[in-house]
Amino acid sequence: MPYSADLDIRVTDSCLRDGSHAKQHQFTVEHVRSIVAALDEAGVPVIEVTHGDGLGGSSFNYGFSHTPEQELIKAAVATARRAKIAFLMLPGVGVKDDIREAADNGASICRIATHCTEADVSIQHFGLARELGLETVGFLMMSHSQPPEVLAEQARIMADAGCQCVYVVDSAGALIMEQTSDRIAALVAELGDDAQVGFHGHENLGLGVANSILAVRAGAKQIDGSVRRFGAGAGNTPLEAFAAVTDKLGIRTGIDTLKIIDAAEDVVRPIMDGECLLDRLTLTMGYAGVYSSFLKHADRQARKYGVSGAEILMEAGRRKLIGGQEDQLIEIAVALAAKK
Ligand SMILES: C[C@H](O)CC(=O)C(=O)O
Ligand SMILES: [Mn+2]
Repeated sequence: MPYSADLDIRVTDSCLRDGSHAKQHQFTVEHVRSIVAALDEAGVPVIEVTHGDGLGGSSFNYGFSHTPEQELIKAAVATARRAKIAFLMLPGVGVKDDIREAADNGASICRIATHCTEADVSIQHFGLARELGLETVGFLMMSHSQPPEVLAEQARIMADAGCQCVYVVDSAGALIMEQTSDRIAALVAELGDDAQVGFHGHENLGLGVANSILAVRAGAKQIDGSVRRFGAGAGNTPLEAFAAVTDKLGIRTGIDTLKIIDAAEDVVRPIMDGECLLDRLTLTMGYAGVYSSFLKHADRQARKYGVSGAEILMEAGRRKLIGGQEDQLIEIAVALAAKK
């Protein structure tokens, strides 16, 4: 099992990867060292570190990193005493050599993300990761957009390729309660003992913690969160709140609730450019089912063309845009400006 037998679930903190979107990819080695040290001390078992859009994400399309992500991974590995360091990669944004380099730099968990109907593009990457002796996790992004049975079929493709835990990823923060547990239950039924099931939430409808608890009750064994919600859109499931709630419910995560509360306030908050807020734009993302990583891009185009960011996002939801289609936000903004 990829987690200790005396724990009920294994938690991964994503603030040094999903939070990269909110930080516009400006993490430094110092930021990584201080956050990893604090999370490690609080007992967080897995910490994910990468550009927000995964290995190779530093680019004109997604935004350039302040510090090369492989340097950040090295710093995280050197700092962590107990926690494992994970990285994310999206096939086509990163390539197999990026996985090899992250493994050489000491990361031990490889997370491969695809749109939730495109799992087949991950097959060779899971194969390579397993050959390299990495633990594997698969991300089915934008999982709100497909019914449970479709997600289960896609999860089967990942598991057969060597993925050890397939995540339902609520990229848009659009899943509501049973919509989460029904999806998790379908994957658990499909995968049985072949792979675990995980859940990655976003706060765009304010349901990160509730959805994560329902995911656990439906059989999820791995849950993502980010300290201080530091993530794309309105942020991720707040890890310190999740730790407090799981403590009270008797779900064992191994995280020290008071230490993670202190880490959120004293270490992570000062590194954030601002709080990840549930405001007009982020709530619109959850309501319209829009990829959380689009927030900064949509906001930038709204300001540039003098149009409403919320209208851009509503149209992005109507068009069912997925990650990689950031350029269409520009097209939408131009069209809205022309209408004015
Ligand atoms: C690349 C994305 O940011 C992955 C993710 O965290 C999500 O879809 O949510
Ligand atoms: Mn995310």
